[in-house]
Amino acid sequence: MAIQHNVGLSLIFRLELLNSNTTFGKLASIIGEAGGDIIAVDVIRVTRETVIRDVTINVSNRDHGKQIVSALETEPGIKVINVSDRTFLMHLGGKVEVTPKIKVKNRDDLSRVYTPHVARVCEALHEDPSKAFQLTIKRNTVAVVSDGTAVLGLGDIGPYAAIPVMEGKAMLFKQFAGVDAFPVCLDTKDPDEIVKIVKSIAPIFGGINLEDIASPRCFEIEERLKEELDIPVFHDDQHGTAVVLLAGLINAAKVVGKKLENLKVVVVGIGAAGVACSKMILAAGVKNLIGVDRPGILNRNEKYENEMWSWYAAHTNPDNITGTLADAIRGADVFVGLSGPGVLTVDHIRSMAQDPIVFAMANPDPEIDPELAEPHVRVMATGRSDFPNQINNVLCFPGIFKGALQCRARTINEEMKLAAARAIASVVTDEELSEHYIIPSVFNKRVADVVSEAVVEAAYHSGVARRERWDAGSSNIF
Ligand SMILES: NC(=O)C1=CN([C@@H]2O[C@H](COP(=O)(O)OP(=O)(O)OC[C@H]3O[C@@H](n4cnc5c(N)ncnc54)[C@H](O)[C@@H]3O)[C@@H](O)[C@H]2O)C=CC1
Ligand SMILES: CC(=O)C(=O)O
Ligand SMILES: [Mg+2]
Repeated sequence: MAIQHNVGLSLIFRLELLNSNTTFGKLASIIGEAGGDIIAVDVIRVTRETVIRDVTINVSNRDHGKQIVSALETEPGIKVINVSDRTFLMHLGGKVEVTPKIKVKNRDDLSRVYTPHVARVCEALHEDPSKAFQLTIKRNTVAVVSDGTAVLGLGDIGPYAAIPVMEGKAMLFKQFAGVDAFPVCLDTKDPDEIVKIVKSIAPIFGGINLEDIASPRCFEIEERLKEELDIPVFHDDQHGTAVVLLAGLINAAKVVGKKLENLKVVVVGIGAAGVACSKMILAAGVKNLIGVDRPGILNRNEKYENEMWSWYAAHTNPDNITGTLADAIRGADVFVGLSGPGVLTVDHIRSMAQDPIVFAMANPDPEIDPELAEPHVRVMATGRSDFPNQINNVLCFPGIFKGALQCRARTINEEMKLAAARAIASVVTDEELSEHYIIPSVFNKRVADVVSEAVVEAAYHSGVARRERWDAGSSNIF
């Protein structure tokens, strides 16, 4: 299996070049000799003496970028004005904005969208708050709520550092499913306070997507909010990840010709994502599931402070084995990583059963470098966009919320999650299915639609949809 991935960084070097000293050929050869790969050149300003160019160069990492700056600065006719990072440029001023749906063209429009006529709509909502689903953005808006305590695999980096990820999620909600989403990063880690704040802002939202909140607090926060709110509350790192993982597992098992109930699965990282993925794996029929975290294999001989680990040990590990990952993974069919980089080695993979399936899903760096793992595995997947088989919750959260909002579901239940997983798996047809293609691309436009349709059906079937099927969504004022 050939894995290709993008080079590390794409930097834009703004250079002032003295016409008398420096030709473009000379510039290109300095960059080439320093190992840089020029991918674009723009002319910014030309005078008789100088030309200012933006040269976009792929480099392997920041140090490599600095080496190129040094190489350029040793040349008398070249001045490095500035170096910018294309990724940072995409974040300048944030990535989302609020756009009105109606243009206010005259005083008549103004009097209707705002005062005085808006008052009648306010009164209608005062009389019947459930009309917020018809007459406000509640109908199609989700809050992406984080306290910044488990941002990707970067850990507790705080609410400001969480903003770029939450803005990214908001963008993806809109682009893939037409759902409006707003990032809400909270400057508190106190579960009571988080529950209180989310409850207080809930009137404006049709759903709450909890994101990157560390375990085990995330379990309590989600449970309490689910109980106390009548809109879907969905911890994406738990359930979005679990839905997509199950879709990938269904298809990977088909590729290797094994049945789910016969698989031995090892999950490393029994945190938010690991627990939910494990529950989904059990619900799908897997019997031999073993969890590993920092203390080693979770087993019934130990007492854990983390209550979830005690629950986990009681419901998995049928032979109650103990030890390390090396002990757990011997003879395993599937490795699922939701922990951090460097956890899995080639020796571990070599000890797995025939046709190993490795889902190294930690972000941004997987549990093993896929290029190292590749010669030893049958099916390899990561959470990243720059490798094949991307198992990432972005395949789930836009479509599952689109469906839940459409039928005005009061919750997102197990039936809806299983329907979403099967829908994602079904996008890859039997003819298309292969080691390199177990999961549809996040850019496959069908995914959000098939997921939302399956979710709507499951919501009606399980009795949590509140919108009558015949309700076209218009507003009856009498
Ligand atoms: N591909 C995807 O769609 C998703 C990937 N993830 C990734 O999964 C990882 C975990 O995320 P969360 O569950 O939200 O975090 P979390 O903080 O709730 O859980 C992480 C767990 O991994 C354990 N862990 C970390 N390093 C370990 C090691 N070396 N050995 C054994 N256990 C270790 C921790 O003790 C903790 O229990 C992150 O890297 C995150 O980016 C999370 C959600 C979705
Ligand atoms: C993808 C995602 O939600 C995470 O890595 O946390
Ligand atoms: Mg996340």
